Amino acid sequence: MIDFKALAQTYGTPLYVYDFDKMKTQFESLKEAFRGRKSILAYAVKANSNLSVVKHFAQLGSGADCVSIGEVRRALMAGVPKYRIIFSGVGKRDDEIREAIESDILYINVESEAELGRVEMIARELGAKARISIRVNPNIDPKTHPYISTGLHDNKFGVEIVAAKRMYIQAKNSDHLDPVGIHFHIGSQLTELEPIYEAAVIVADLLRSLQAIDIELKFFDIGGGLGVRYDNETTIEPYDYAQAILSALKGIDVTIICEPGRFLTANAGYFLTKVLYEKNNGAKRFVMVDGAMNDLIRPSLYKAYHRIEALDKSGEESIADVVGPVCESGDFLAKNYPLPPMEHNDLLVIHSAGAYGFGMGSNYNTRGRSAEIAVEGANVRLIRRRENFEDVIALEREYL
Ligand SMILES: Cc1ncc(COP(=O)(O)O)c(C=O)c1O
Ligand SMILES: N[C@@H](CCCC[NH3+])C(=O)O
Repeated sequence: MIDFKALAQTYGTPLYVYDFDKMKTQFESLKEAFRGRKSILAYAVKANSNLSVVKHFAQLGSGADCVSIGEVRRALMAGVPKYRIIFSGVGKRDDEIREAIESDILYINVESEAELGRVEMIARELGAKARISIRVNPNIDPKTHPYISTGLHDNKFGVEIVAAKRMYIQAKNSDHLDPVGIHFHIGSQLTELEPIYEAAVIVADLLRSLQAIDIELKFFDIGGGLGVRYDNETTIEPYDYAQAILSALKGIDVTIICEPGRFLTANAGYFLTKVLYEKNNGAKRFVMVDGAMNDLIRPSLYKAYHRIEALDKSGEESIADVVGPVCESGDFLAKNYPLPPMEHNDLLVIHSAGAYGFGMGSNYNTRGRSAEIAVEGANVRLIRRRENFEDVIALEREYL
């Protein structure tokens, strides 16, 4: 049990707390599901990119799925071996492509025909042969929030099957491209297996048709997306997930790459915030807290639900909006949430905040970002100190 009260006292609030043991359990449960098959789990760094978190997964044998050269650098710094690093992302700059090729990572995941052309040109300039995979958009509805759907033709990600095939042929015939993988990722917070299976079947069929023209790929990259329980969602069991992929891949010998983000970190993270005041305008009860949308934007952006625990509080519950100090009506951590009467300095624990929490934070309203803490067994470590005013303005130049 994590002593949230003691952590809040020692490190102040708002505060992110990560349970490293829980992250490990999640990692191992997914690894176990693919046991006996050649596979790489490549942690999706964007979910929680703190160097200590990435290092924790690296030490468990994880690779890294990165979507900027900054994330590639983070992964390398955290000790992820270069041969387990993948660089995806729908719009890569030339300098990012160049650095990725020079860093000799596992492969660049190409997301358009135009981008394939840039990768080839830059590899030629470098006198290199760039390892690539192609992100296929299978046009499958992942049945998740529209902002985090990525596998429909309405979404900007990947290329359609016909284009992908053309691109593989171009790559195969190039002296500067080495096609080694195929990739799909249809969305995040997936709670139904069927769309993943359907996408895997489509992409596996493409793989077979490539084999038929002598294009042999080593890696079948199934992206991330496994959903977690924020409230009472049904979730996909790792074993069923692995079996679905394996059945789509029947008869094909490839290394499976999986890029989980949320599954590994969401429920291992907590956001601690203190009550500032209560306010009731007759029509509505508001609980004002010191954490805000600049710390945790998911409720504002997706109307996402996060369970809230009022620590050591009892008394009759009534409905309240939990709101932050930011000057936006959209600044809330919860709407119409049942809470007991709250007083100044009472502590709220916002659950499931370990993925897309701190990383989506900002300095809006000149608010320094929270500190981050890692808990591992009895060991507690500060893994990012709280930002102060000087940090927030550090890069600005004086206006003369
Ligand atoms: C290519 C790719 N891989 C992996 C992920 C990780 O997703 P999730 O956190 O849902 O597992 C994402 C984000 O959706 C992604 O775009
Ligand atoms: N930021 C989203 C997930 C995005 C996944 C990345 N493609 C969330 O908080 O749920």
